[in-house]
Amino acid sequence: MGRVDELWVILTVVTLAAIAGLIFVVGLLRGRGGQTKQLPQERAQAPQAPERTPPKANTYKTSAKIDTGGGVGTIDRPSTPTAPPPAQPPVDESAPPAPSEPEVVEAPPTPALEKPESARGRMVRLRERLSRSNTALGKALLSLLAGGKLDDEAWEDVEDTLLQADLGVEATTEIVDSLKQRVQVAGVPDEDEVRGWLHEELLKQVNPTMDRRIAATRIDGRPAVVLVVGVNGTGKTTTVGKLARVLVAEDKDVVLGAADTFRAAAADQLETWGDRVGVATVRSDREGADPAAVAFDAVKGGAETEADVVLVDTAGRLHNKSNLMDELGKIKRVIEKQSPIDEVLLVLDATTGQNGMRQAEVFSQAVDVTGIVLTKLDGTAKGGIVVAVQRALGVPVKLVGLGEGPDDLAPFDPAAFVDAVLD
Ligand SMILES: Nc1nc2c(ncn2[C@@H]2O[C@H](COP(=O)(O)OP(=O)(O)OP(=O)(O)O)[C@@H](O)[C@H]2O)c(=O)[nH]1
Repeated sequence: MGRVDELWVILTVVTLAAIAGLIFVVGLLRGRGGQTKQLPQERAQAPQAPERTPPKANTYKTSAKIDTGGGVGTIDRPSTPTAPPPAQPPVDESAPPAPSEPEVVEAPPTPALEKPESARGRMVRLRERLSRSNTALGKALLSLLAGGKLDDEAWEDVEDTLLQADLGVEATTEIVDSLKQRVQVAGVPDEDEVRGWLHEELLKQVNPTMDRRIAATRIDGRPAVVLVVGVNGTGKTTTVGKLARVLVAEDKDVVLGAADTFRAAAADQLETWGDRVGVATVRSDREGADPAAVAFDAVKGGAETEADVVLVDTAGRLHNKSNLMDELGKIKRVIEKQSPIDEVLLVLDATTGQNGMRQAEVFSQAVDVTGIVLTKLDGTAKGGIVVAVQRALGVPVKLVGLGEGPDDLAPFDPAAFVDAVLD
């Protein structure tokens, strides 16, 4: 082989070696680059992080807490259902893959705002319940008086019947005396005549001339303030909730104050009543918080939101009379630093009879009661308590509870009440 041929062989070998080395290096680089960069086509085929299921529209109500500035209460305003949240941003592809089973958070179903029944005519609707428990009184009186033989014994029976229905001694004596006079003049009556007399006598005792309106409209550019008091278990919180519904049905703007801080559940209970009809509740989240401070904040919140009326629920679980006086006195004084109190409603359980009467007297010494709410009249034959308590306190029964349903609170109507007793 000549020198030129040898040179060609060497050049060919070197060229081939250089090409092989280049191919090796390119191969290495490509192998690593596949892990750091993706080509568009490769990215399109790569497994995607599962898209998060967008939460459903927030259709349940939330309670936005607005600090009323008073330091204790927050006003829990039920918000109207909010707009759906904005669309999710594009998935960040460099993010680590999401878990394969994305968590789907189900929003609770929307509790639509309820439309409470109008207060007008409620007593007529509920009359049957009153009749069911109280017609015994009417029937007994009718059979005694129209029985034909009105001797002393018969009159004693009339008296006992009235007393058993909790009318009280004074009212009973007045009714019996008046009936005796009528018999003297008209002779022994027939049943229709007796019914007419009894209607007149009972109505007179129930006193239809008393003003039974509830202060629930703005006065001098501020909300009316209603304080609700009574022993625990009488139905106070329930009554505040039901009353809120009565007022909402009358298109009133209502604010609730949960000043029953003794029992944490009482504030929750009240808030639930409010939420159902879109009414805000001022409350403290702390059990045992100062009830006067919560009441103050509720009235302040009502003024700031230009409400028509603020209903303040209080605790009734008090150990003794002076304790009661102190607590209610303080609530009253603290509220009055910013607004007069327009109404103090005393809630009494009609089934407790004389015990209820004693409670009424104690409460009326602590605060100026302006109206009585008699609850559970559906469960007692002692409807006469209406008469007894009005006489004892000199204030009218303004509302009656006739069941556990949300709209089973009715403005007290004397004529409908007497009708129900005698039917
Ligand atoms: N049958 C009947 N039950 C009623 C009536 N009003 C209230 N209740 C029931 O009485 C019970 C007590 O009611 P609450 O409102 O919790 O009583 P409260 O006075 O606020 O009691 P505390 O919060 O413990 O002070 C509940 O089961 C009510 O449903 C009524 O008019 N008729």
